[in-house]
Amino acid sequence: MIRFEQVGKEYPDGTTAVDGLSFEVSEGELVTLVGPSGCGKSTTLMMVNRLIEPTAGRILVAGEDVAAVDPVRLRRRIGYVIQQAGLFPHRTVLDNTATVPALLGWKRATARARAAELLDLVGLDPARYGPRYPHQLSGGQRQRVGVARALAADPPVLLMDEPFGAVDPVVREQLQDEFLRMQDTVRKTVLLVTHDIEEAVRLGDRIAVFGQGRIEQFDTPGAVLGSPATAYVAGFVGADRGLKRLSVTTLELGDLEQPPVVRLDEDAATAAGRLREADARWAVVLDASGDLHGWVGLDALADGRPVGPQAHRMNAWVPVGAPLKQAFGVMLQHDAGWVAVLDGSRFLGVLTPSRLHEALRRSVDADARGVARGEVRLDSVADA
Ligand SMILES: Nc1ncnc2c1ncn2[C@@H]1O[C@H](COP(=O)(O)OP(=O)(O)OP(=O)(O)O)[C@@H](O)[C@H]1O
Repeated sequence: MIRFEQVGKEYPDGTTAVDGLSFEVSEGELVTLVGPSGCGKSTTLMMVNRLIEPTAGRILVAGEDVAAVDPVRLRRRIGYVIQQAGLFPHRTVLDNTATVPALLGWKRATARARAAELLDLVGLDPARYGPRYPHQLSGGQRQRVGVARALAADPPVLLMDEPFGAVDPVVREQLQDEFLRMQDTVRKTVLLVTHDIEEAVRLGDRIAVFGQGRIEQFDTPGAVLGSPATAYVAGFVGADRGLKRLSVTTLELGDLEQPPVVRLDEDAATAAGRLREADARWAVVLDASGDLHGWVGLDALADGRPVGPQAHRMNAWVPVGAPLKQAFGVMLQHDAGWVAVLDGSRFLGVLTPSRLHEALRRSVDADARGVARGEVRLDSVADA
């Protein structure tokens, strides 16, 4: 969808901002460009919509060399979001959002209806916020309007330059989550510039790690964190890349352990028998409707009473498909040696610290073998 072919940019004063850049972004893919200040990320982005002209190579969008497209027409097909949102101060939020449709000659009512729809999509009630002016919004709300405005004419491509950079960390994370949810629906082809590796990892389907004017590594977040291509990348992603990897690796069925399961209303002898058979010291306890209740130890069942009074309540659980980081967080929060993994309310198994470690290893191995995330089970890794 977006293709860079040997693109270079040398500014008139002789600064080489970008040199011999070649990479491709697929349709519907979100690629983050990350790197330290001054490494050429913004220059790269702005060459796509011709705010900056390359001095070497070419850039294709949907197969068309952008140099051959009229810049104004080009920019109407490419959404652009910048830090601080860049809204027109003297126009209402609704009119700001309707800017591009209006430029495209849409009927005023249609453009405004579309703008209202987009404000809704980014979580702003159009009736409440539409009539306001930008200075009457919080920083986070302004960023949302910036995103809504960029999406208003439904452009296939979205360029975002530090779109969440101007807000505090809490709002930032919230905006990132909302953006990811929205991207799930709209599936734009997105190039997003950030200097924050956490953000790059969180948002990107793939990440381009920039050194001075060139890409040092272009790969999935898991691969960049799991096997940095160069010492520079390893340094940039940080010594805690193992920890960061927890947030990009999701739980799979094959990661789970299957301890014995007993029912709350079961008698102790049957339950204890099941534990002994499995050579287990404890079992997961489910209630009469099969929902997670907690756990019970083998010792507590020794006096032959029903499971119920002996069982401990424990509400440590995560949904299947959750990131390992979430599972680890719940484990720590409950000071527990395991967390239950549920599909809806159905109990699937438990994740233990050693299985968590194995899951991390699995994902490192999978990325090293070039397998996409989410396609590998523990058993297939053991076979490999
Ligand atoms: N108009 C210009 N004239 C000369 N040099 C420039 C110009 N614009 C940018 N540069 C230089 O080009 C290099 C790349 O700049 P660019 O803005 O692309 O970096 P960046 O990675 O986006 O940085 P930041 O994260 O700080 O925004 C820098 O060394 C910068 O000083």
